[in-house]
Amino acid sequence: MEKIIVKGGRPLKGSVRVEGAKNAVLPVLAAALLSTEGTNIIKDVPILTDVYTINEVLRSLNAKVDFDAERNEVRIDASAPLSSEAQFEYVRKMRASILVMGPLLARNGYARVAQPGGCAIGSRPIEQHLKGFEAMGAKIKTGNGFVEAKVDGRLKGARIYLDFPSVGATENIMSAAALAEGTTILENAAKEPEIVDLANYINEMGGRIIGAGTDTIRIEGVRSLRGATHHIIPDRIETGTFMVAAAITKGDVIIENAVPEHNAALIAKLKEMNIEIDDTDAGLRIRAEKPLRSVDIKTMPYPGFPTDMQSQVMALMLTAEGTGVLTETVFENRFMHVEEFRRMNANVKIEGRSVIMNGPSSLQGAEVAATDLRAAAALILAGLAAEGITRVTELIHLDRGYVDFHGKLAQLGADIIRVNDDETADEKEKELV
Ligand SMILES: CC(=O)N[C@H]1[C@@H](OP(=O)(O)OP(=O)(O)OC[C@H]2O[C@@H](n3ccc(=O)[nH]c3=O)[C@H](O)[C@@H]2O)O[C@H](CO)[C@@H](O)[C@@H]1O
Ligand SMILES: C=C(OP(=O)(O)O)C(=O)O
Repeated sequence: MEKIIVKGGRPLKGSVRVEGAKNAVLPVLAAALLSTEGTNIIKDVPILTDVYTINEVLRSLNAKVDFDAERNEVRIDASAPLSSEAQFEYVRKMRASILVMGPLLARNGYARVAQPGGCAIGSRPIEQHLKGFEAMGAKIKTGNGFVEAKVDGRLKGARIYLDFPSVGATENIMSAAALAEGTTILENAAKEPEIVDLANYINEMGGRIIGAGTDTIRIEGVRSLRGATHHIIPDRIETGTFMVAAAITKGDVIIENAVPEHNAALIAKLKEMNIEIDDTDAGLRIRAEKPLRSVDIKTMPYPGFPTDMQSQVMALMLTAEGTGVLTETVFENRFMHVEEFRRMNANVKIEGRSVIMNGPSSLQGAEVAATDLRAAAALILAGLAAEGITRVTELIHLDRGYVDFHGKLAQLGADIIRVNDDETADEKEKELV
């Protein structure tokens, strides 16, 4: 079985470079479907399984897609007529496949996408996406495991108020509205940096979007969009994960390519925990020399504390002095990793939507299984601080969102290997002991 084996106790030192953001590149690649002429050249693309999946979705819809992994570049020509159906095999693998719905509906007047189910972190419905399409004149039908949207002629600009600032709904509606007739005003929109990146890309294609990054986005529909060249923003969640890696090992790490403003909430909390963070010419420097103090954290939509950092920060809080409370408000069930932390001797209990930690726990190495993408990273981080050996399985989750995670940690001095069968695992593990 494939696993990452880590021996705790080494302070991380040195520099690490973060990749382009997974959560920016997926909506951008989906939005490439909006262009009816020319080639889109997307740069700084991370080599992740999710990127391969979205590329497969685009190909299945009849777009031409070339992924030059050496150059971190994807070229998409979506000028041929597109098909309108995204199959369950893709949506099941990756929920972000739903992001092709807005572009397909705007371009073809029809889209049929397999209904995304829930996942380990929550039920994840899409009624806010559909409400937006409906307001723009589409008729929605669900059945046989699919959701269909159909409009006679072009979508019409509308005023849409989201009940919750959903990231995916904001992206899907913004993409659809880019080709609608007239102006769309999207209120209570999500404000994440990835929304701004998508709006910038659509504008580079000839779109007219203003206000992305605020809670009101104004989209003036245009008749057509053409291929553009776009650079993906750095991954703020990968950045945050390495910040925690530095802190949990009492290390001294510089993160190159980080955008500190995108991580303001995390930086504020880590400073409260007694961690030193400096924005230097070489990158964001993280040092943890003093004992860590517990804090209380609540996840919120951006610019609040990101839910995608909740499990990694939980690993860190386990090593801090005192009582800390972590409250999850974005997803209703993003605590699957708590059971795995318990196997590592964590003193942690769940109360409703909060997790209470009395620290520091003396973490011990154990066999643990990743339950979702960020939980995978969090268990590896806990392993870096634990006494003895931790073995983390179910790496399929990790590979969705981190490029060479163990390799980058090893480069910073961690005692860590990745093995893919039990025989070599035993041999290689001896090197760590
Ligand atoms: C590919 C991608 O970018 N994924 C990110 C995106 O997911 P995603 O776009 O799925 O997240 P949303 O912001 O839409 O969802 C947040 C919450 O709203 C609920 N909701 C959402 C839409 C809807 O129509 N109805 C509804 O109830 C969801 O169930 C969830 O509880 O933002 C999340 C919140 O920052 C991140 O954790 C994910 O990493
Ligand atoms: C939850 C995440 O991704 P997705 O929305 O693709 O499941 C994530 O990136 O942490």
